[in-house]
Amino acid sequence: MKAKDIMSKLSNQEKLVSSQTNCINLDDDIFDIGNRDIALDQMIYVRNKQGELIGQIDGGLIAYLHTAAKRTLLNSILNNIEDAVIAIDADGRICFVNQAYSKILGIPIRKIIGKLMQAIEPAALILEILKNPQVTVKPRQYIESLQCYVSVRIIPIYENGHLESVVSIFTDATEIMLLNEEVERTKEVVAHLQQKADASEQIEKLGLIGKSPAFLNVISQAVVVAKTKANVLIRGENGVGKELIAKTIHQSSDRKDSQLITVNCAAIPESLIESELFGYEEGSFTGAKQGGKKGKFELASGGTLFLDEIGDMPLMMQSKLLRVLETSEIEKIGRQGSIPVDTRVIAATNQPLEQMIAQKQFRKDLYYRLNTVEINIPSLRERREDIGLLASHFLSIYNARYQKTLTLSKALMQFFSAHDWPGNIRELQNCIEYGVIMCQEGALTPDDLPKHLRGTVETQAVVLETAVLYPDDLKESVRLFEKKCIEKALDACDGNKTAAMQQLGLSRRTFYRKLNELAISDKK
Ligand SMILES: Nc1ncnc2c1ncn2[C@@H]1O[C@H](COP(=O)(O)OP(=O)(O)OP(=O)(O)O)[C@@H](O)[C@H]1O
Repeated sequence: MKAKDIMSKLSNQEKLVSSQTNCINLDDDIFDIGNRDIALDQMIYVRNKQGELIGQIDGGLIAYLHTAAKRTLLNSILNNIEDAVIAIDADGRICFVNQAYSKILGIPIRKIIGKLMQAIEPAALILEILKNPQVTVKPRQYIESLQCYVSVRIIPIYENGHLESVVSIFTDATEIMLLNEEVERTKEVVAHLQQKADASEQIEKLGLIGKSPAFLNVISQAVVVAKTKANVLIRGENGVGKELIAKTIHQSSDRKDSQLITVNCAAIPESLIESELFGYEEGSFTGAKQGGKKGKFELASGGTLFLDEIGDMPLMMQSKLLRVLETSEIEKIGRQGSIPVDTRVIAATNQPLEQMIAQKQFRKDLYYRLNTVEINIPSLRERREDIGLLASHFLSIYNARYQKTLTLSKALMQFFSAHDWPGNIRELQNCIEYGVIMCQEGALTPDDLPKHLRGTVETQAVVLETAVLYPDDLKESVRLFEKKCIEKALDACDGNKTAAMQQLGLSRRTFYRKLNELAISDKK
């Protein structure tokens, strides 16, 4: 397009004053430049006689003119766009709003103009930009007075180097926000389903038994943490399945094709634990193997090292372990310099580490290093729903091993449901193996259980019996129950009081006081 054509669109009062190389001075030589081609990307700055910028034109004939003559045009443009526009002056007073803004707010423009923004929306972002002027774009902003989410663009406007006003342009983002929220919710559902699917896959793959929410929650945690590099501390009573959960984490991680190495910290003598974990070089001490030895950390590099019974790790080794966790390097005995390792550490314990820290038996810094994520496995008492499933699972394993076709009697299942299981799943497993070995055919009953458990079968029966005798008198039920327990212990120990008090776990003083209070006759 020719410059003159562009200029013919401008009003006569508007002068073009050349102040930059690509600017045109209308006064100077309109004919000379009139036939000049203006490239599409060429910008012409329009200035008035005082040299103030009054607009700009590009080769595509888009004119932004800020003169009084164009103000009406600008107003009508701004009032016909869907976006809400508001401008405040340097004091925060609203000096312009368009129709869209007034429509959203439900207040006529004349009632908004002149009001202080501080009074309408004290937390408005536009006020912050007034204090700290910079072009700001926020795709998601909640506007209290408009009660909607908007995507907002705020522009500070300067005149002669002074901040004159701040303009804010909002686009309603409520719909986008709702859509985003929906997408987020869907993502969460998908992640949850994926987690459940991963958990079920691992349950099946590793032959894990359990359907209780508490157990499924543990598996989900294991599957989630497996995808990260975090160190994990598994806690739970003896025999709850800590090692099995460590296996689950390893198997669900991208390290599954490398080794999972288990070290039982309680089983290694203190003098050997360093060489076990870090290895040694040939000839580093008397008795050292030819060619040296790789430590468990090195062997598990790329894979996972499971440190079971971490509470039993000697203090001196705890600081060495901490260093390895911090630097990912090991120092082999008898070797100069360290070796980098990429070993994920999972630790487990049934000990009260917090108490051990207070007693200076366990290092606090190591504790924090190890339990980036902590997984607590509930005891079998806390997930009784799983007892039946586990019992049937172990029965089929031992039936197959000992070539039997035994079943579980109702009486045995009743006992299992009421038993406390201090040894948890391992105790249940041993109990079923013992029963399968002892029972020849038919159904396993409480009589097929190991002797120490048969005692508790009787105790359970006594509890039931006394509760039936004195259903409304707890004190009397407890008295009678204590009496029966002591008499049974005396019977079992042929009247030997020392043996009976030991079996009951009572001190001599308490034992004799109880004999007296409960009027237990001294048969021997
Ligand atoms: N959910 C389960 N399904 C099937 N078997 C299980 C389950 N949990 C544990 N077991 C079995 O119970 C026994 C004890 O489990 P595990 O050795 O993992 O427990 P632990 O907590 O590490 O024991 P400890 O405290 O003695 O180190 C193992 O034989 C294991 O296979």
